[in-house]
Amino acid sequence: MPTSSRLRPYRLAAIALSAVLLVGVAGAMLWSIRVFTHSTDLVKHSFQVMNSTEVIRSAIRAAESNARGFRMSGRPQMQHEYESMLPVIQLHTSRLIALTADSPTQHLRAQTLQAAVTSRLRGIADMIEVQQSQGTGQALALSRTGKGFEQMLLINDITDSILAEEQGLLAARSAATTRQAWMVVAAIVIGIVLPMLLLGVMLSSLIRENRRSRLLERGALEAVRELEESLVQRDRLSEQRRILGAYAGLLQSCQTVDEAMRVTAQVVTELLPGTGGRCYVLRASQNLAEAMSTFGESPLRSDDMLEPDRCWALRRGQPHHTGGRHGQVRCTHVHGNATSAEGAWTLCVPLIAQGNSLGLLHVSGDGGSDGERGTIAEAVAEQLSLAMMNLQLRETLRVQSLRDSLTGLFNRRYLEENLQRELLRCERRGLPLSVIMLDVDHFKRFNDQHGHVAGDALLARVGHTLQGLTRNEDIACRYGGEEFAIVLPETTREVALQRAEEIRQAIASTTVLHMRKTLGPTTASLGVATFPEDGDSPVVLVERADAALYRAKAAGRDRIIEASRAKSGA
Ligand SMILES: Nc1nc2c(ncn2[C@@H]2O[C@H](COP(=O)(O)OP(=O)(O)OP(=O)(O)O)[C@@H](O)[C@H]2O)c(=O)[nH]1
Repeated sequence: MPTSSRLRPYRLAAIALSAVLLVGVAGAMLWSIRVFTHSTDLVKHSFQVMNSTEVIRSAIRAAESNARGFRMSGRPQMQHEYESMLPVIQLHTSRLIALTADSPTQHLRAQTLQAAVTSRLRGIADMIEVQQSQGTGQALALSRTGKGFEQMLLINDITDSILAEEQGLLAARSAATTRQAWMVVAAIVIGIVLPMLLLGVMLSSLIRENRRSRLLERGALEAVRELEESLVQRDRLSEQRRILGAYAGLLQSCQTVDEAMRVTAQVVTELLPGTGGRCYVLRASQNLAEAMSTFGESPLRSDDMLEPDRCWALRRGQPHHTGGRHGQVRCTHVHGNATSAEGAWTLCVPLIAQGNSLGLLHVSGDGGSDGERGTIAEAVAEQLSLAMMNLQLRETLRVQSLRDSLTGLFNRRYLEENLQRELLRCERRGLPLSVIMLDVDHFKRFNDQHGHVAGDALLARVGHTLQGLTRNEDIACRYGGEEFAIVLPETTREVALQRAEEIRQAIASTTVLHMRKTLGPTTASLGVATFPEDGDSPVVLVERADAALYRAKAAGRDRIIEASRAKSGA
């Protein structure tokens, strides 16, 4: 517990004690003033007593001396001076009696002195009267009696006694006054220093407490600010969780990867405002990733198509972050001019589910990147990967339900569903698409000669051949009976004709081992139609290719006819 807190209970007592001491000091000072005033009065009183005594003694001596001078010289001046002493003696004798009223001893001495002085003055007056009436000789005789001398000795003794007594009193009073003065000084010093010390301790305690209060206040403000920040962060996190939850729900309802990508673009824009990027899907061949959706705005741009080798995230199978503390080793599919790229950050998160690379989420933006964005992007990528995996599994199941069990190729329903999608995709990108229709020649005769089972084996062999000669992105299907169709996205007429020729030649050299007998080879006729020149809808393209196929049959079979002009492939 801090010292200031320990002192708090004693603070009131210290203030009360200080107040008492200060009151005491004030009282002591008043008392000392009174004491000094009283002492001064006493000292003054002693001096007045001593002064009056001295005056009486001097005046009586002067009166004596002048009277004697008058007796011897007869000079009126001396008589006059003698007479001038009389009122002085009278005045001071009366004053001395009054002054000594407080001291019986001195009072008695004063009265005795008054009597002696009066007696002496009467003697002097008698002598002057004799001088004036009977002459100097009689006056001299009167003075020679020695009575006057004795009276003067008595007066001297009395005045000495009075003076000695007063000096003793004065010394005692001075000593008492000095003692009292020291006591007052000590009381004042103690009375001032102690409250000052107490007040100093309290002041220091108050200063410490004030400082501690300020620290506590600052700490409280800091705690409030942190609380507010954590509340804002909590709100932001709960909002992000809400969006991610809603996103998961939306992904579950997505029908296609395309749709999932569009939903992802919207969600990332909401979760990571001020950023931009793209969602890529890796082709089944794993050799090319294609941007399926674009979101936000960014100073950087990522290519529409990219080989996995150009992205560190796809290469390493883990998120790749650039900018700030993450370094500046960017993937080569990311571009930006020198100014805009400066200070920008990028984040590539591979879309991986159950060990399979499915695509890529690329995000970039201006300024510093924080861990929160990375976490959000990775959470989105994780959900998207799972959704893509589910969609692809669903697609696989769907595709399997759309496979022809005899040949392993897609069935006609699958072709009808996917030709439309592929056609739209190529149309969107301004790319061509070709359709090849193929029919085994004289299959009825083959069936008749070798049996239906052998016919099945031949159809399975043709299916296998077609699977071997088509790409992953092509759609090879059994259109019906012994008729087949192959959709070649992003393929021109010329390339499609080359592929058709390869197929024709492969079938022409294909034999079937059945019942230990090698059957065949057989031949096939093919018709080729290409978007956009031969038509812009699935129905028209298939019809044109089919029409070309029948023209090939009519032209003698084992050949290829393109939709717009007749051409022998044999
Ligand atoms: N073994 C077998 N035969 C089938 C199957 N589906 C259809 N066929 C037969 O295929 C034959 C088709 O004969 P056509 O339509 O006359 O044609 P083609 O004999 O090949 O003559 P061209 O097409 O004019 O060269 C029919 O006999 C059908 O019974 C099948 O799944 N297995």
